[in-house]
Amino acid sequence: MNRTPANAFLDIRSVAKAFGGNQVLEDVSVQIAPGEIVGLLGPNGSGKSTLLNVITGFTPADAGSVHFDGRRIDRVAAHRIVRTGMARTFQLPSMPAKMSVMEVAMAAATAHHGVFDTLVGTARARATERAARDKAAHLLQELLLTPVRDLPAAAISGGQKKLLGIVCALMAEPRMLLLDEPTAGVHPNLRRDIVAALQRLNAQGMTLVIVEHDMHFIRDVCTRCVVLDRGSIVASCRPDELASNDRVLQAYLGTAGAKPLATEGA
Ligand SMILES: Nc1ncnc2c1ncn2[C@@H]1O[C@H](COP(=O)(O)OP(=O)(O)OP(=O)(O)O)[C@@H](O)[C@H]1O
Repeated sequence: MNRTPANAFLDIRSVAKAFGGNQVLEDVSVQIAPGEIVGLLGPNGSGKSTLLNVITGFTPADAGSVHFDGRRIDRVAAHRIVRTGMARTFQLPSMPAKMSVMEVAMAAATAHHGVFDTLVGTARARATERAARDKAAHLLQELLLTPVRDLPAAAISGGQKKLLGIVCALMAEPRMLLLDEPTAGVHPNLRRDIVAALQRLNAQGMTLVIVEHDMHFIRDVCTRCVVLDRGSIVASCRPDELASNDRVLQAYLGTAGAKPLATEGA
């Protein structure tokens, strides 16, 4: 069954993208309502990260449009899109070698003072820095990174880097957060913490779009799933409807009704 919300917060209309002769996205339309947690699924190479890149301004679409909170954003630069209230994380976050976890989080703050304030060390500069430090400390605590806050960011574990990526995205105080494989390669204990953190954020009103392969995670977290196959949307349904959706089975297994999808990611 296809489910499309009437009140779109994020509205992706007929987006297409090719790299050379490789048509990676074709006529992709997705609407996401405020407060949803949407899982973006699909086999490897089906175009999920490319769609995330198009939405967040990192990759220009060849055709179609993207609207966020009533405003067209597909021609807006990535750093400006963040200011409209949308932030993202990356599949493989890379961290600067010489900055601590705390410094990386603080550097992601979007409120900055001018060069004069910085050079002279004005009260305004000090207040902005204090606010960024307080916000970073709070988010590091929420995402369980307080014990490593003074370590070099490049030295923390892969799972902790994913959490730090979420902290950095949250420093911009987004209303919508897009996450690219937040639990890939993450230990099950940490995975539980990520699930809890995302559910807390959603309870506070944040809309989430999550690219993920782990079906347990999808079932635990998502309110709806959108499935891509070879660059086209083939399903929009609840997580518990995935296993009986022929288009989804076809996408993952190459054949309908062969094997329950519930075994994916087990
Ligand atoms: N910058 C690029 N230049 C050329 N081809 C690209 C580029 N980015 C992505 N592609 C191609 O687009 C296709 C879709 O890639 P994409 O990363 O969007 O898939 P995905 O669904 O996120 O895959 P995965 O689950 O493996 O991460 C792949 O064939 C990939 O090689």
